[in-house]
Amino acid sequence: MRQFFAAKAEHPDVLLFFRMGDFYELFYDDARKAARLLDITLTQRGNSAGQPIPMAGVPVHAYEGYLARLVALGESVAICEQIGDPALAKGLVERKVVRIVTPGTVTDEALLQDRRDTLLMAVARGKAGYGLAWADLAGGRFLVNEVASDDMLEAELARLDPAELLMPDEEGWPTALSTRHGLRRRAPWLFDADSGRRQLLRFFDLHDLSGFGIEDKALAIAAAGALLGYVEETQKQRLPHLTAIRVETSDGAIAMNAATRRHLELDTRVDGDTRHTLLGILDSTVTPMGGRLLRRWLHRPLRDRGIVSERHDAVERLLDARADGDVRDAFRGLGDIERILSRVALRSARPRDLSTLRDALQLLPTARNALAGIDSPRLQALAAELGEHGAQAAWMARAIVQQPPVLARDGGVIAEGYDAELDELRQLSTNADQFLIDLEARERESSGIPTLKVGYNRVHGYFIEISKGQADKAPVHYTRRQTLTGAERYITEELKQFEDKVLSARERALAREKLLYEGVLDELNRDLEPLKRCAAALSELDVLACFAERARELDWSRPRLVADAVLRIERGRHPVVEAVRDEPFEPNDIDLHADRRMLVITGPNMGGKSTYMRQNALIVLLAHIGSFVPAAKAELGPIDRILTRIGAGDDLARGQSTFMVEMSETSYILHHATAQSLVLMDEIGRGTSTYDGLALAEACARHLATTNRCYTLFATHYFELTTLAQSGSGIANVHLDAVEHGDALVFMHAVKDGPADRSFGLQVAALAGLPKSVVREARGRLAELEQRRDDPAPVLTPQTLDTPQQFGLFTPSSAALDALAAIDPDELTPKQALEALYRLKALE
Ligand SMILES: Nc1ncnc2c1ncn2[C@@H]1O[C@H](COP(=O)(O)OP(=O)(O)OP(=O)(O)O)[C@@H](O)[C@H]1O
Repeated sequence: MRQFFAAKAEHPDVLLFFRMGDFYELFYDDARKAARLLDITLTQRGNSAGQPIPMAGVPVHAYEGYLARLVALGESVAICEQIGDPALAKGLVERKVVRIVTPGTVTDEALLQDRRDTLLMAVARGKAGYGLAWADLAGGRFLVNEVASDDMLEAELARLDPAELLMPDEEGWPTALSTRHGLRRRAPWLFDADSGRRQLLRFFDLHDLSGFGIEDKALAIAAAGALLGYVEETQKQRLPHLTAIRVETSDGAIAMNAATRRHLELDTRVDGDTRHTLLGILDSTVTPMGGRLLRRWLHRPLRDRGIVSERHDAVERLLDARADGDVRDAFRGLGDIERILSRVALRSARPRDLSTLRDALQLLPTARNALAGIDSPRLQALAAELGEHGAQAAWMARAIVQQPPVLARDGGVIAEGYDAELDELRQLSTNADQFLIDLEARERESSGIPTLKVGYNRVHGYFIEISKGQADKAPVHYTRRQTLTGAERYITEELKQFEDKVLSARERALAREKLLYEGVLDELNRDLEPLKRCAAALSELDVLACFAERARELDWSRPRLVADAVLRIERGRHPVVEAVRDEPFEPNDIDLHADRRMLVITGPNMGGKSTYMRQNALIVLLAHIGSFVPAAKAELGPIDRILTRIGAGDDLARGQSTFMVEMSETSYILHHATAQSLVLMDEIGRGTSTYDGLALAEACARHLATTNRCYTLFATHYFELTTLAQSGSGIANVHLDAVEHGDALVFMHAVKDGPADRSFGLQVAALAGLPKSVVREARGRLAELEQRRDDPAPVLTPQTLDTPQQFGLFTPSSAALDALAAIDPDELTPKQALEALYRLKALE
């Protein structure tokens, strides 16, 4: 317990896995917490100050699964190991914390999701905004950025979604940050720019930071320093695979805030589903590293049209040459080279990592052949980046057995013929079998006992076994080793010598193998940079081939990026709705330009307004990551942001009501949209009373059209807004339609010019199964309301807007009108109809 308390005192904030033989034990509060989180038994052990000590444990052979669950829950774990051999230790075996596993620093394959980056991030704060640094230790990436506002900070957090976030332990942080999962507050002085700079110089062994282009970014440096400090503290080892810092600025990308990412359902839907999302449809990459790169691209569409066009070119050429299939076939057995190389650098690579790497290097010529002769600068650059690793592949093929075991511990990883000494030691233990057969035959003959056997067990080693009945015939030079119920076991001098030789040969072979294994890692580490570049090129090729495959499979076309301010899409489709629907998807056009910047979209519920708006945003997004798009033709001018305001529930975590969320998102859009922004507004104003909502919706629409002058798609149920479209305003009406076929309602899903003429709200409600009586009553009310509206048409003037009255919803109606409303002509017989007429007449 003294050892435990000492280790715990050094790691008070994390769970301590304290190694005791075949278990990692947890004590006191750690035990209670682990028992709760892992659903394992809470027991007791011994006493401390008269009280039993709470304890819980996990078996060492299965600890990775438990660790993975804790890490996924945002917990960190310090692993305290027994140092040295308990058999040799005098008294207590020494124990030491050898590493701290934290959610953002894990690199073990079992603790990572293979198609999602696991990031550790640090945030520093200053007068000019925030500095951000994030590292992907499993992939060997280290990046920084500086942002000026809380909004931008939140957007970056939504984009990167770090598993662990380090921030100074101070007051006054935006709630989006301080309520995050995996948050770790650290002493504020750890986020100091000067010591950060010193830390970076020491870590990268440099004299100045100008090579990284971050010399003038004090906040980014402060964050990066804090991050490195934490990594060194927890990993307790060198990190040779972090070789540089890259700056990833916000203005290089099309900005999307957290709400936009959520609304567009890029990789997760509100209900948590990930399959029916843009990424779910788009990701046909064959390697996990390609999948991760694609997810990164999807969250960071680029504004640099040069890079994006090069990607479009590459996809087009792959399609023309029908080479994507070959590339993808070649990549199928590739594995996750990027993460394997990180484990090589961290010296935690397992035997199967090495065999996968070897096989990947052997595949490179096939990949290069598939790309040969394709006229695309990007593809050729990537082919060159793959590099020449033939000699390495051949050398690894000699070094590693074809199918190595999972763990290096028991040997059998290094191939025969690679090292003469190892071969000789192995020979000794293999020849042992023949020696034992010979020995058994000899001893049977000399002793005259035909049932005599030679055997081995782990505790007693080699022995000669004679059954009880024959034991008195045992020769005198046999020394008794063990007595069993039916037999006696002996050892002889010859057998003892043999045992020493064989066992020591085994041990020496294992030790030799360990040394050779380390040598293999050394050798690979010498060449790490080119290998990492090769892995990066493989990932990108995988994504480009995926774009080509998707384009062919889903009939997508190459978008044209143009310099004019236009957004012109012909026969565009929503990729996810199209994939999910059984019936054909109705393609729709859009044409926005300087004189037509806003579409007011009206039409029935379920008509397809949201689908239409989102499909246009998704097409713009896809085009800017380098993908083809679900449209016959797309011509897109420069875009700087995609901003959306689409219905969502309350944000209870932040204590905001539905309407409050709606208004803060709208406010963000009005403050940020520029003439190059694409804005989607879905039914704003519906979260409050009719007139307030209408007034707000109209004012926002006007602001967007005249002040922001952005490309706006504005879906609304307020028909009043259709009057905004006048010549010269830059606003146009489009609508979606439905037609009634008896009781059925058929949605056309086609976008047409002009405003809708009715909304079909009641028909949709009936379709949704609202009780007939309710629909009937609503129909009556509607007729009444429409009549009132038709009489003195409500004009949108400040005076009428201030009137609390809402379309006479609360004005009393006559008894005759009530009775009329209750009548459903379709359900009356002619006789009942006549009776109803008399009743009505009587009420007059
Ligand atoms: N172009 C289309 N082709 C085929 N089906 C479509 C199309 N657009 C939409 N749909 C189908 O119609 C359904 C409703 O569409 P959507 O949610 O866009 O309607 P909406 O007009 O926004 O409705 P509400 O006003 O109630 O929000 C979609 O889930 C989809 O199945």
